[in-house]
Amino acid sequence: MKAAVVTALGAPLVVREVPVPEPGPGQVLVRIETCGLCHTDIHAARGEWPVKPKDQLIPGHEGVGIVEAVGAGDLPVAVGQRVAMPWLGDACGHCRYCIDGWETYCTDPAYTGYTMDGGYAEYAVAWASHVVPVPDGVDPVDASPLTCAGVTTYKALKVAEPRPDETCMVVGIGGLGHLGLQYARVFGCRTVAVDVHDDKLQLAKELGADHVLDARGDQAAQLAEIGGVDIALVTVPSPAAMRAAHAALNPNGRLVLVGLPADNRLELPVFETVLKGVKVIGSLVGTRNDLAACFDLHARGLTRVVTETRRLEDVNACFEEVLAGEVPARLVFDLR
Ligand SMILES: NC(=O)c1ccc[n+]([C@@H]2O[C@H](COP(=O)([O-])OP(=O)(O)OC[C@H]3O[C@@H](n4cnc5c(N)ncnc54)[C@H](O)[C@@H]3O)[C@@H](O)[C@H]2O)c1
Ligand SMILES: [Zn+2]
Ligand SMILES: [Zn+2]
Repeated sequence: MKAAVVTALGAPLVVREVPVPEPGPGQVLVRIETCGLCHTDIHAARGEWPVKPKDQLIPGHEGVGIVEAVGAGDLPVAVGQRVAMPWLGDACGHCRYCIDGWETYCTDPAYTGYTMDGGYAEYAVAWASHVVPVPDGVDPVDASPLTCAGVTTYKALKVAEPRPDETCMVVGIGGLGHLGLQYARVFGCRTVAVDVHDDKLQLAKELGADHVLDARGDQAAQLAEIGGVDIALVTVPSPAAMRAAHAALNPNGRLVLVGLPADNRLELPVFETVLKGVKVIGSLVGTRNDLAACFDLHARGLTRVVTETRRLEDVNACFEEVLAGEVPARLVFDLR
C-alpha cells in the first residue's frame, strides 16, 4: 500500500510502498478514504513535542474509511462499515479516568498517528473498541476534520460550560478554530473570532462570527469595545496568543488551552487570575461519545466543514501550506 512515512524526525515525509498491516485480535483493518491534516501531524513529524512519536511513523488521526477485515474476537464493528480513527486509538477501559468517562486521560492510552500508525496511508489498523461509526449522510471529507478538529473544540467548549448569555472568543480560525467557532454558536454564545490572516477573518464572518478581530492590530481596544469575553478557546500554538486571551477575560472567565506550542511554557499573571476568579483549563481531544455528538450535530446541519482535498503524494507541500496559513481551514487527503 501507499503510505507517507516519517523516516527521520524533521525530515520531509517519504511517500512509498509499505506492507498492508494485519489486524490482530480486537483490531480492524480500515481502507482509508480520507484523512485530514491536523497541525499536530506537523509537530509530530518534526519531533517538536516533549514526548516523541514512534519510529517510522505513519501520521494521521483524522482517518475515515471502510472496515475491510476484522481480527479475532467479538468486535463492535463489522466489515463494510464506515468508521473514523481518532487520536485516542485505545484506552484501557478500567483505570479511574476511563471508568469516570474521561478516557482521553487514560493512564495507558494509544494515540493514532503518534504511538501507532495512522491514516496517511491506503490502509490502517485500529482497535475496534475505539473507532467511531460515521453515520450515513456524513461525507468522509467532512467526517475527517470532525474526527480531531471537531471533537477537540467541541469538548474544549463543553468543559468550559458555556452559557447562552456569554461571549466566547476563539483564537485561531484554522482547522480547529473554524469548527470551534461554530460549536460556540451551537452552545448559544455570542462569538468573537481572532486570527492573523485576512482570509481566515473573512471565513469567520461567513461562519457567522459576531465580532472578528485581527490579532495584528490593537486587540485590547477592540475587546474593551466588545465588553471582554467569558470564554477564550486558544487553538493557536502560541504562548503570546494565550496571554492575550487571558487578558481579554471577564470575571469568572475560562481560558481553554488547546494549541500545543513547541516550547511548552506559558507565563500568566497571578493577580488577574485570582482577582477575577479566572479558570485555566487544558483540554485534550474528546471521547468516542463526544465524536459521535459531533457527527450528529453535523448530520443535523449545525456545522459546516471547510476543506480542500489533496493527494497524499503532496504531503510535504501541504505541510508548508498549513504553516504559511494559506489553506481554507482544513486540508484533507483523498485516498479514494
Ligand atoms: N489539545 C488537543 O487535543 C489538540 C487537538 C488537535 C490539535 N491540537 C493543536 O492545536 C493547534 C492548532 O491546530 P490546527 O490544526 O487548528 O492548526 P491550523 O494551522 O489549522 O490553525 C491555526 C490557526 O491559527 C492562526 N494563527 C496563527 N498565529 C496566530 C495568532 N498569533 N493569533 C491568532 N491566530 C493565529 C492561523 O492563521 C491559523 O488559522 C496545534 O498546536 C495542534 O497540535 C491540539
Ligand atoms: Zn489533531
Ligand atoms: Zn484507562
